[in-house]
Amino acid sequence: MTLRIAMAQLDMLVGDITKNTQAVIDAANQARDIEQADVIVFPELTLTGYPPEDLLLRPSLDGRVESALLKILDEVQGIYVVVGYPRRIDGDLFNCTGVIYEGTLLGEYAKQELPNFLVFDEKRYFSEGRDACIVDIKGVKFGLTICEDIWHPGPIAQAKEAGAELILNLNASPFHIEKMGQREALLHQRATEVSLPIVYVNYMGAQDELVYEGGSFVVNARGEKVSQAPWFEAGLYCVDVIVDESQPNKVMPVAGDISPALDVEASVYQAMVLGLRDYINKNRFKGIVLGLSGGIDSALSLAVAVDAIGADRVQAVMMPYTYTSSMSLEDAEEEANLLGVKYSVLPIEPMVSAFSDALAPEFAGFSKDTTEENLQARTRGVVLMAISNKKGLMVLTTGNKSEMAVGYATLYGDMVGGYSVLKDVFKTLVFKLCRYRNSLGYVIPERVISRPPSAELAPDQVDEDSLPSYDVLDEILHMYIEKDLSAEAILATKQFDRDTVYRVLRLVDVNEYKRRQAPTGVRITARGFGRDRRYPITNGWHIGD
Ligand SMILES: Nc1ncnc2c1ncn2[C@@H]1O[C@H](COP(=O)(O)OP(=O)(O)OC[C@H]2O[C@@H]([n+]3cccc(C(=O)O)c3)[C@H](O)[C@@H]2O)[C@@H](O)[C@H]1O
Ligand SMILES: Nc1ncnc2c1ncn2[C@@H]1O[C@H](COP(=O)(O)OP(=O)(O)OP(=O)(O)O)[C@@H](O)[C@H]1O
Ligand SMILES: NC(=O)CC[C@H](N)C(=O)O
Repeated sequence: MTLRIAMAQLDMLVGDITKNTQAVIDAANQARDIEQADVIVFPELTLTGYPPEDLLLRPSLDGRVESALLKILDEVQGIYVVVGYPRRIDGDLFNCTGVIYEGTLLGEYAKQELPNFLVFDEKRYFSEGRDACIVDIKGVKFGLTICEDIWHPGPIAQAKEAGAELILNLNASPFHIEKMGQREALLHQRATEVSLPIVYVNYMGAQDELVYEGGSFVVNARGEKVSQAPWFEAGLYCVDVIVDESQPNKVMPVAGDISPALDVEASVYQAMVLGLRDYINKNRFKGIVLGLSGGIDSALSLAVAVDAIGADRVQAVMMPYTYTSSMSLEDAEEEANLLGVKYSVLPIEPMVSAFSDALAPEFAGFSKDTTEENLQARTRGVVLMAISNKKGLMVLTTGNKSEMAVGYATLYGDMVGGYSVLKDVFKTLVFKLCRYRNSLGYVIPERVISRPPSAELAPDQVDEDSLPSYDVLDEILHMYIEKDLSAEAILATKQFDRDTVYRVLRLVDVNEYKRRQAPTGVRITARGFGRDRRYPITNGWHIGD
């Protein structure tokens, strides 16, 4: 006998239980009628989307979920539906998955391993389940697990003990660099521990800072990957399993298509595009406006914006001032032309002069400093926010992770905006991503990539006048922020200049207040500047420890 399992690698809108429920019903009907599937498996917390955060605390949650489940029980026939939802049992809320067939809830499992690290906060909401749940589907014993469960040996061993012959794992597993390989190694290990095949179903879509890249996959009882759904593409992807009592492994998944792994640049670029597209569309913005300086960050941000929502929904604004070079003006115009976006030039000189004149009495006796530089950045921020308000376009913030780490950005200036695609991307990776994007089609002028970055806030300024070279800076930042090394541990890794290391770490520490006010943006590492990293702003910790 053969059983066909449809992996519903879909997107759900967090909080829209009505729409998500309809999506479950439609996908189940499609899987039954078009794919001839026997079973359809959805990602974790299908009905609420993931993470629902404090929506889980709303008093109306329980009623909404009950109605949604009743609707699925009522309206889907002829296919086993494995769906995720939050459910309150005896006063406690659980992260559940249930198997529904012909109007009956055949079994329900509550997640046992609740992630409470990095971006995850599940212990704030859920109680831990304790028991395995095995459901018989056409003579095969399916064991249910949910996402983090599979990262630990316990739940799957318990399912095996309870008689499972195949494991279904429902996931909301967000992207970060190297995650694709980690999941594969993990499933290899888990499957071989219990000698059972595992069907791993993930979301495809983005939710605020999180991006789910799909790549749902199946491993056999030896832990070998036998099929893998595409990355960054939603859809129903089927796997057949042969059920043969005479074989040592009764349930054997049949080999299918395996989507090739993506390299770092390709996966990060696609994550940025998906993160931005879903943020703009799910929040119903008409489009995007951004300040185009002729520099590399805004050039890459523009390319991502166009790839995300199309050139006709993107406006670029060049706002030259005295220090803006003609090269920057030429490059910005060329970028806009290459990508086919609406391009405006709005000189800020008259606005900055008006501010300076008005402030002159207040500033009498003071010498020039960063105040004047910040005034330029803030004027540009005012202009962009005015265009945003008038036209319903969201301002795309362009600062990268290296700058956000050391506070190299102006509050209410170039930090304005609603969303950022670079906030978790170090500057050294920005260069590589530009080259990657140009390999798909030339959109970023070569000179923008090869010339030294400059904020152009003062005459002949280049970033590396005030910061160490980006190669050095990013290495130190990676070790401090992403690997949690102390200053002395960083100095022990190689020959860094001691003062530079201490200066960089100090800048990171004292600029927490800026990051706390920064817009959200795509997370591409396991330690982004969003929910991954929660440092107190006011603190007396010793720098660099
Ligand atoms: N702990 C704290 N909690 C809350 N607020 C705090 C604070 N400490 C300072 N502040 C406030 O923040 C202000 C200082 O921040 P802010 O006004 O932003 O200014 P600030 O950090 O002094 O200057 C901006 C820096 O970013 C560089 N920049 C600007 C623009 C673009 C680029 C680029 O290349 O991309 C680089 C620029 O060269 C300069 O070094 C203080 O005047 C104070 O009002
Ligand atoms: N002349 C300008 N016209 C339009 N926007 C500008 C201009 N200068 C700066 N900006 C905006 O402010 C952001 C910060 O720019 P800045 O040049 O200070 O730093 P950067 O980190 O080198 O960024 P970029 O590489 O994009 O220039 C830019 O990405 C851009 O969005
Ligand atoms: N939703 C979850 O349980 C996710 C946790 C898991 N470690 C992952 O990132 O894949």
